[in-house]
Amino acid sequence: MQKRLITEQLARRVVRPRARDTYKGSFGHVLVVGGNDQYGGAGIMSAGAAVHAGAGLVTLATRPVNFTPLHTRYPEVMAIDYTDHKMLAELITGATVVVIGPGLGTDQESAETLEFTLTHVTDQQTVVIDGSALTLLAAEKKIEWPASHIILTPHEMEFARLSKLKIAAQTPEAIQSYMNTLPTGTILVHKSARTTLYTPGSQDYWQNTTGNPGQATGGTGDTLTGIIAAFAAQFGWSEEAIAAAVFTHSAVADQLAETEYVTLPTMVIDHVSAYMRQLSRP
Ligand SMILES: NC(=O)C1=CN([C@@H]2O[C@H](COP(=O)(O)OP(=O)(O)OC[C@H]3O[C@@H](n4cnc5c(N)ncnc54)[C@H](OP(=O)(O)O)[C@@H]3O)[C@@H](O)[C@H]2O)[C@@H](O)CC1
Ligand SMILES: Nc1ncnc2c1ncn2[C@@H]1O[C@H](COP(=O)(O)OP(=O)(O)O)[C@@H](O)[C@H]1O
Ligand SMILES: [Mg+2]
Repeated sequence: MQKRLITEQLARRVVRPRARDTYKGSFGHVLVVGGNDQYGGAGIMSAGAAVHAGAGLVTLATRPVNFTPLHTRYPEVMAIDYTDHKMLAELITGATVVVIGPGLGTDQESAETLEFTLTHVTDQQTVVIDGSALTLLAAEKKIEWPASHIILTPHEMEFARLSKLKIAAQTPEAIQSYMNTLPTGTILVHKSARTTLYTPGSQDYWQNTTGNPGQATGGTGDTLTGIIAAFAAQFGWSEEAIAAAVFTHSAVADQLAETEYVTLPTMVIDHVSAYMRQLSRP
């Protein structure tokens, strides 16, 4: 396996200045499905990150208990109850990118929401599968993977559940062998202190060059899903766009780490737009 590095130069190729003749519809609609009664913050951070990273429209499908905190913190985000399947189906149809899993939980209602979402997405859409959705997919054999562009964002334990590879056995070669069993059109973001990206059939993998231990806080991965979704919604689904999102998420944290001991997910959300502006300058 050949290792390639995700650099600022790559991120600059993706994050270009916005064209003048545009409107919110030009930058995609991100739908985040997540945040149960216990993990509302995960859905809120994912949706908040998507807005701040430039998605034109963002909706959070969550439990109603999360509506008020969501709107207090991020009034730009629209909200629906994910148990309302008629509304959920409509929102999925209109979405450019669907994120499923941050804070979704693993009970019966979570599993039903996951199955409903995955059966309603089309092959034109991008689906980011994270957190509880990965844990459910690993456990419930009856849930089928959609024929969409898929981005998987497991941490090492979620990847272990999915691939049956123990954390110590997750070498680039072993991860690639597992990836070769998945459909083309899947990107794996294997999250760790040194996050790496894989695609089926590839001879090489990408390693991120940004990131610091100040990011070891609950919610950092939830925030990453929103940034990845916003990048896919604005810049299109490609390995380069997803790599740029991974780079940007941790580059913002690295800038914050110059003065902060912990780089909280909500701090990263607050600073991501300024960093993207920096990237887009000639
Ligand atoms: N504010 C909110 O609403 C938040 C909501 N959240 C939501 O919670 C849901 C559950 O997600 P989760 O990641 O917290 O739990 P789970 O899937 O059980 O994994 C943890 C287990 O894996 C192990 N482990 C080993 N290596 C690891 C690694 N590199 N990275 C991480 N873990 C590693 C670890 O080992 P240990 O720490 O015990 O040593 C432990 O045994 C999910 O939907 C998520 O979105 C969270 O984001 C937090 C903020
Ligand atoms: N020591 C570290 N150095 C760099 N990045 C880290 C470190 N620890 C965690 N991260 C990053 O934090 C995120 C953790 O993701 P995840 O465990 O899914 O968080 P959560 O589900 O709590 O939001 C990943 O993007 C990972 O790369
Ligand atoms: Mg996570």
